[in-house]
Amino acid sequence: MAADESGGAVLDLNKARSVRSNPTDTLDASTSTQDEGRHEESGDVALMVDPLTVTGPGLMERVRGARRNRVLPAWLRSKPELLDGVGWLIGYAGHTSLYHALRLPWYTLRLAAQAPRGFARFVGGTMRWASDAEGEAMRQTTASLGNSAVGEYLKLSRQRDRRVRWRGAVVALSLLVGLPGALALWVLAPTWLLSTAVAAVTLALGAAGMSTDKPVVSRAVVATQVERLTSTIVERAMGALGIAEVNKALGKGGEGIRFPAPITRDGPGWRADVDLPYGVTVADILDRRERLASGLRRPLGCVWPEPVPDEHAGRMVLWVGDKALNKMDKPVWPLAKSGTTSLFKPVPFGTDQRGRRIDITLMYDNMLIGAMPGMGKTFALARPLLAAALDVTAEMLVYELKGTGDLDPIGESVAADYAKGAKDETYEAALDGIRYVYRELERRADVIGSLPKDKCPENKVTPELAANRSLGLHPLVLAIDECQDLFAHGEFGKEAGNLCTAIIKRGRALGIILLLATQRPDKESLPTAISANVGTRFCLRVMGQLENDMVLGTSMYRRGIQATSFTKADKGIGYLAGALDEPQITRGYYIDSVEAERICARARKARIQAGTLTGYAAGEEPERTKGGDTLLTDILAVVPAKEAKAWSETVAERLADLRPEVYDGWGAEQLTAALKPYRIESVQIGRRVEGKVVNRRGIVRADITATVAERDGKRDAG
Ligand SMILES: Nc1ncnc2c1ncn2[C@@H]1O[C@H](COP(=O)(O)OP(=O)(O)OP(=O)(O)O)[C@@H](O)[C@H]1O
Repeated sequence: MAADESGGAVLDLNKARSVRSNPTDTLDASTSTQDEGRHEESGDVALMVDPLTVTGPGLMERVRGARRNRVLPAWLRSKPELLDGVGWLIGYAGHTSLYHALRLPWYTLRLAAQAPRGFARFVGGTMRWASDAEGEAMRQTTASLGNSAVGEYLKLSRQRDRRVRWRGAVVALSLLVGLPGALALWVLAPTWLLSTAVAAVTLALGAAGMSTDKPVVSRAVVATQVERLTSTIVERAMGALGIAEVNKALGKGGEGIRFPAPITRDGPGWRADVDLPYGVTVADILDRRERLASGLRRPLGCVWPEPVPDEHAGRMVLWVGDKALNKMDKPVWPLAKSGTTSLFKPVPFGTDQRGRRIDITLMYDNMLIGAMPGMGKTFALARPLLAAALDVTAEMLVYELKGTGDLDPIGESVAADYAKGAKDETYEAALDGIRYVYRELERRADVIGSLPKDKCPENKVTPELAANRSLGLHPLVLAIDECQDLFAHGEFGKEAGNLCTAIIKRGRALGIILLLATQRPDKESLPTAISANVGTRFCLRVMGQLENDMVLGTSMYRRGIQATSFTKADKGIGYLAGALDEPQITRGYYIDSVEAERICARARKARIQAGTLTGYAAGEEPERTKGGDTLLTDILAVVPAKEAKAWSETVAERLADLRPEVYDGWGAEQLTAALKPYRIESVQIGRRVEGKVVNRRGIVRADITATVAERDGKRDAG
């Protein structure tokens, strides 16, 4: 059947019957008539895309899932913020009081000088009041209107007479009481009362005689005018970004920009929660931070748009500080004057834009710091190192490959091993340190493995195990500043990279903490396996997306975490990832070398008392070959005693099989270079291959055994 010509639908009985027997079809049929265009054709069957009934979380679910606002405001929950606020209030009150106290004589003199004018004003004012002078103008106007306003004039006149009568009486009474009272005071009152009364009257008259354009009391503080952040200002700034979707939303008929929460004060600045128009992400805004700052008419360092964790990509928190972050007072490191640390607990690293403290926990973690030269890498590395110095149990190996001596206070006073300088000697020392830590890794794993389960239920170092000195599971901190110079080194780079990769992968549970700082975080200078396995990352200003993501982690740039947006003046300011749930803009505490020396002297004293000052800082000559035996003993392990000589390439292949994390990618040249420090030379070894003699460089096993024997003080190591 078909629809009739008038357009009325004729019921298809067969279809209707089948619909009755199949409720799903009913739904489809009803929707297709109700909501045309809101379904998708899938062959012949119309598919519903919008449900008929509203589904989703019920009332209880929504209520239970609702986010609760904090009972106490953030500034009341944060002790430093509260102390800061109270301190400011006391300072403000003190300054204002002192300012006015100093000027009090001058204020008094000026008021006294103005007293005659005040007296004249008082007398004039009283006379005008008693004679109802303020109504005079009205009465004049009514009188000028002539007969038409006679009634009105008479009414006003009567009112004036009434007023003058009782006001006159008040004045007369005041004079009658006041003058004899004043006379009595003059004659009878004690001097103090008289002088107080005269002073009070003079000052009151002086105040009455003051001209409004010349106030007697000057201002103790001049508030810097910071424009209040309002939705209009935010919209104005957003409209200036040149983003088509934003302009569409702000234009006529657009949905506008939404603010899911009121704009409030948040620390020393304003906070606006913004729902960006559909399709616009916080990363789009971050790309144009400079334009946003211009639109807000604020310096760039004041404007900090941020994505919101656990929210959609268009939810932005715009924090606009009263002062640029790099111009704010430098906060003092909380441990600068006193205190000790435990590396198992959080240690202070910096503050956020609002001045709230941000801590990092070093144990079970590693740290990577990356930045362009001169932005504050070494300072950033020094903070966790100083915190480690204040934990007397921590053994510290510090290598500063730049050579400026920025880490001297730490290295000289507390480090078990320390070397500095952009030279092969330092790189070699750093590699030795890495080898030592690698061997520690193996030893610690054995110790942990051999402990009874009840002592070590999670198979990792605990504060109790670390405190037991006989186990040797104390925190071990290995720090390398400008680590790119070591990892990219032709001779030592590969081994350093492989060992550090192993350390970073396995060291966390074993109490080993690796701290790396680099100004070239590309994959040639920092093995990707290392950067991929770091937990805490601090990225100061970098030039591009690649460096940003190498330091902070994959796709951070795309998510709007962009350390490229920092300027040259933002020294010590960076994104800290891994300390809180989400990356956070952090301004590191500033600790200069004088302060660092003071802290280290304190740490050294504590270590001497605890008996934990060892190695370099204790004046012991570092044993630079301490890690070398790994290579030699490994060679002995892969070249059996019956094989007197072996080609270097064969040995390298076998070493890579034995310990891929160390020797992967090694060839004959690498092996020869690695054996050089032991003065083991490669020799020409001829072998018959497919009937032909092939000559290649290789090693003589006896050379290795002799070196090992000499080192261990034995006659024969093989
Ligand atoms: N947290 C901070 N607050 C304020 N200023 C800082 C901070 N950290 C570093 N600076 C400033 O930045 C300057 C450079 O710091 P630092 O030497 O750590 O940089 P760097 O990145 O290690 O440099 P390079 O790449 O040359 O080694 C310091 O002299 C200091 O004045």
